[in-house]
Amino acid sequence: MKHQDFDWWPAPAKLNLMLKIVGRRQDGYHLLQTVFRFIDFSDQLGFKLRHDGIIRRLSGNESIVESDDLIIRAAQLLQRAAGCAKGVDIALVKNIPMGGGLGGGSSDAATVLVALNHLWGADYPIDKLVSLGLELGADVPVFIQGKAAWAEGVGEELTPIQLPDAWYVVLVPDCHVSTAEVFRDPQLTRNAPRTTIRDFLAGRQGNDCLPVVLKHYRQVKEAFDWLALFASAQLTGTGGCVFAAFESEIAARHVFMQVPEQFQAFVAQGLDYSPLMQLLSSKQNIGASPSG
Ligand SMILES: C[C@@](CO)(OP(=O)(O)O)[C@H](O)COP(=O)(O)OP(=O)(O)OC[C@H]1O[C@@H](n2ccc(N)nc2=O)[C@H](O)[C@@H]1O
Ligand SMILES: Nc1ncnc2c1ncn2[C@@H]1O[C@H](COP(=O)(O)OP(=O)(O)O)[C@@H](O)[C@H]1O
Repeated sequence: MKHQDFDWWPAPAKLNLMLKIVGRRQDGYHLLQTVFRFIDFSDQLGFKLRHDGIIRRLSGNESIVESDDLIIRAAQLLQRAAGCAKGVDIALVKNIPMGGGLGGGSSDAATVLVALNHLWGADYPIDKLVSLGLELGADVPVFIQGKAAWAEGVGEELTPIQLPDAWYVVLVPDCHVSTAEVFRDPQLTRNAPRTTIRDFLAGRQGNDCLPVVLKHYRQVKEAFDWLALFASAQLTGTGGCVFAAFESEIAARHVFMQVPEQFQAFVAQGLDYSPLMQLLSSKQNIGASPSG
């Protein structure tokens, strides 16, 4: 497998800058109000087209059975929906920790849908890709839309939002938090009063999953308590990653340098526009130019 034989596309991580649980749907899914922001910390997916219709994962995610991998499921879904005769070999460089609330699986799935829509020439409009993506996970639509967003419903009602420049220190506790378990917990707040974008921008933030996650996951509590010594610490999604925002890279790195060895950590810049969409636009512009 040679790196240069593949067409490489990014799958960025996200942070939930706030998360409220404001109700429940008939099917048991929880209704949220949340803010999604991308960060410049990404998985990389390489695509090599096949003419025999076969879809294969060549590398990455060895802990997940290939047929369960959202990457494979996304490619199969698009192939079926679009009646595409082509196949693909997919290589994955996995950087985003799994089950950390950073949305890596959903982002990988979104990148597969967006990239193969382009490479297979299916040319579905974004709205059609978003509805396919929602079949794979509640977080997939925002990664397809590619814009930082205020989200409602289960995360599919998206309003683009502009956020102040920020750098984040993200701590990765050594545990895997199950989204399903957090949402099953009887002590979870399920009827928070609805809030507004304006309240969020005025500083009313927080995450309704935090008390449940801190109670059950000692490693998350330790990370949260450590980060809270330096800044306002927050949980992303259902965790377990915790983060804090800083106005400059220098300020973020100053805290990052002091992170105790027991935690993995990284520094990342907040992005309002996903690198996936930037790449797609540049490919579409090249395709459209007279010399391209
Ligand atoms: C809550 C968020 C915020 O970003 O958490 P993270 O997963 O990113 O931490 C996401 O929307 C999560 O989306 P996603 O990770 O796709 O969740 P899924 O796999 O679809 O859900 C796993 C299980 O959690 C429960 N679930 C999930 C989302 C939701 N809004 N209500 C729920 O009750 C359901 O029981 C579902 O079967
Ligand atoms: N390509 C993939 N990358 C990551 N996780 C995947 C993938 N395909 C399936 N999964 C499953 O999705 C679960 C959630 O993963 P992930 O999206 O990384 O976390 P979170 O939803 O907490 O942000 C994983 O525990 C894993 O079992």
